[in-house]
Amino acid sequence: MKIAIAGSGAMGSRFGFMLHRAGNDVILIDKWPAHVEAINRDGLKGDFNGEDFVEKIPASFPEDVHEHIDIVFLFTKAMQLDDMLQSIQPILSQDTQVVCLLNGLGHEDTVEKYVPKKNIHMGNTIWTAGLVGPGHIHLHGNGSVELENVEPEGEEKAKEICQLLTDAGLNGKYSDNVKLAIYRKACVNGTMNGLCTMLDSNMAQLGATSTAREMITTIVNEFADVAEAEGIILDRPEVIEHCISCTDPTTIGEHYPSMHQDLIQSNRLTEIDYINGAIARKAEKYGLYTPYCKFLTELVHAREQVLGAK
Ligand SMILES: NC(=O)C1=CN([C@@H]2O[C@H](COP(=O)(O)OP(=O)(O)OC[C@H]3O[C@@H](n4cnc5c(N)ncnc54)[C@H](OP(=O)(O)O)[C@@H]3O)[C@@H](O)[C@H]2O)C=CC1
Ligand SMILES: CC(C)(CO)C(=O)C(=O)O
Repeated sequence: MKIAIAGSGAMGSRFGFMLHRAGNDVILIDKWPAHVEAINRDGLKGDFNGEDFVEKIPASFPEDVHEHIDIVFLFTKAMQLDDMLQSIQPILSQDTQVVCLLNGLGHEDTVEKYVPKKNIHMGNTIWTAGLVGPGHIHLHGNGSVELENVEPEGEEKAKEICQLLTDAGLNGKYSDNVKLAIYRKACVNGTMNGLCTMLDSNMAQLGATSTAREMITTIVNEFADVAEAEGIILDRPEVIEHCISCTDPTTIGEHYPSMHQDLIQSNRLTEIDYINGAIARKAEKYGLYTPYCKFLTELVHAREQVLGAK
């Protein structure tokens, strides 16, 4: 079985590394020349829960892949997804299974433009990863993946993919309500990512502020209002506590969310339009009021401009 990771930054490299280490035939696809060249020259380097590793995995630009691919894991940033899907069109055959685990909302619509619905699996993950430099990643902590087929006929394949992930130590879990799971994870990103980026803090530092609970509660309620307009009912108190639990310094509180890594640490544009921005846009459509999400989106964009992010 041939597995491709389309978008092999921090998370794509984590998945590629763990799947390859478990004995799978994996190729890392990316458009960043220095990264692809470093991986092919020196191997994918990193530290995995404190232990250094070098994994010899092939890396390639999308246009240089010509093999038949059985499963593609999409791991671009949200704003790169459409472009990556266009670039990998030649390697998507009638039976290539495509798994989308990006943070944020609305990616199904993008994937459906390029992949038959029967081959699409949507999900999310609480694994984390950091990119230290070209060909070099930092992997710490534990996580899992939840996913579900978009069409009923994809269920068997979705379960096979979960098993593949579990066999590689990535803890794949089949979900029978992935839309709810995606919204629940979007609440974590909608609270942690934008707020930590604006505060220049990690999640534990955010959690230690006197206004954290109120801000998190208001944002989760805005997400839940929009989800409800789409027929998805979030258990609001449970989701609020779940978001607050991310700030625990004894678990993942020391993590700087990927949006902080992008803007503050790497001066790159953020995924805010696919998280709080998506909620603000949907709210307008449904006649709802989501001022915290709208304001946070505007603030993050303003910060991108002040910093001249690219
Ligand atoms: N990092 C994390 O801990 C987590 C991330 N996620 C989600 O996973 C998805 C992927 O995120 P993540 O792996 O963090 O993204 P990264 O920023 O590490 O990588 C995404 C892409 O960005 C480009 N890129 C990154 N750094 C550079 C650079 N210095 N120079 C040039 N190009 C660069 C590459 O794309 P290109 O081919 O265009 O060059 C790369 O494939 C996102 O939706 C994210 O929200 C979810 C959970 C946790
Ligand atoms: C780890 C977590 C949940 C923090 O918000 C994340 O998804 C990210 O860093 O983007």
